[in-house]
Amino acid sequence: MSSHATPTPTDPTARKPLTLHRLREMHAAGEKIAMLTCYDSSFARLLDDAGVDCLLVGDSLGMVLQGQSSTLPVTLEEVAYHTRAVARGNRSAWLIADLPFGSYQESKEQALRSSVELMRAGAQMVKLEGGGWTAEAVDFLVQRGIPVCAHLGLTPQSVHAFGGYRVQGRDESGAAVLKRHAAELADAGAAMLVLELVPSALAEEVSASNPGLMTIGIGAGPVCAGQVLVLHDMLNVTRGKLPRFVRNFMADASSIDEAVRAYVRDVKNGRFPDPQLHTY
Ligand SMILES: Nc1nc(=O)c2c([nH]1)NC[C@@H]1CN(c3ccc(C(=O)N[C@@H](CCC(=O)O)C(=O)O)cc3)CN21
Ligand SMILES: CC(C)C(=O)C(=O)O
Ligand SMILES: [Mg+2]
Repeated sequence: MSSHATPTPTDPTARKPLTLHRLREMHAAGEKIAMLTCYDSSFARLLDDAGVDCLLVGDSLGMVLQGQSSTLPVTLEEVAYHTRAVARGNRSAWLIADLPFGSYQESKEQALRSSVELMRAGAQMVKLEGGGWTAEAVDFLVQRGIPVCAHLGLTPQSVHAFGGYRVQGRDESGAAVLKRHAAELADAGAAMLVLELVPSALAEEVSASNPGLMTIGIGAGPVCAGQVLVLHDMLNVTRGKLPRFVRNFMADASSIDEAVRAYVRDVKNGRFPDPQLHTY
């Protein structure tokens, strides 16, 4: 090739990098947010090209990549390592990283130190699990310029306290507590909230009561601002029994790319999740 080759023209169809501002505009306009977990550079590029809005470097990597039986053994260094890899492959998706077990529970200062590691690795937002007790750390991070995603319902880092991966907020008092926690986290400045394994009606109520908070459901019904699944689950890579809220998008696809595009399409047009199949 000549040394005077014209520079590659910028692809006019290429997506502009998503920002928190843009995600809020999408949410305000009623466009659903499609999120998937992602742990490496190759999948980051594939998911980004397929139109996935948000990539989550989840601590589920302990289970799907490392073969652990819970997310508890995952370290901050491990999440940072995978975040660096995903950041290199990603061009335009919004990049979120999980604060793993033990990296934020001690104090708001510890939460900041751990978040700084993940932001340095390329995250644009950090996610932490838990109710009202996390509001202080959420406020501390948000004040310091770190966007935060909260996570309520089944919070897997508390699996031993819950006694299993069970639906949360089924009874009236549990639902009331979850609603209060969501309001406290919204008030502390959380921009997003993952709702995991909660009854659809409860997720719908939380979404309606906190219009500024982007609720992302996983086993929480269709009436959320967006949806998330573990990548290996929706690609039918995970062995063993899957939670009911998972759809195998490879079943009707002839490639991984096609399966991911079908996921984005079905989240956007409201066909996933199906209230008959994937909800509680
Ligand atoms: N691969 C993978 N996918 C996930 O979605 C996931 C992880 N790992 N690791 C962390 C947590 C654990 N999760 C789980 C695990 C099991 C169920 C499960 O078996 N749920 C039952 C219903 C339980 C009930 O009715 O109370 C189900 O059939 O969905 C749900 C979520 C979700 N997260
Ligand atoms: C499933 C999502 C919400 C998560 O926290 C993870 O993958 O770790
Ligand atoms: Mg997680």
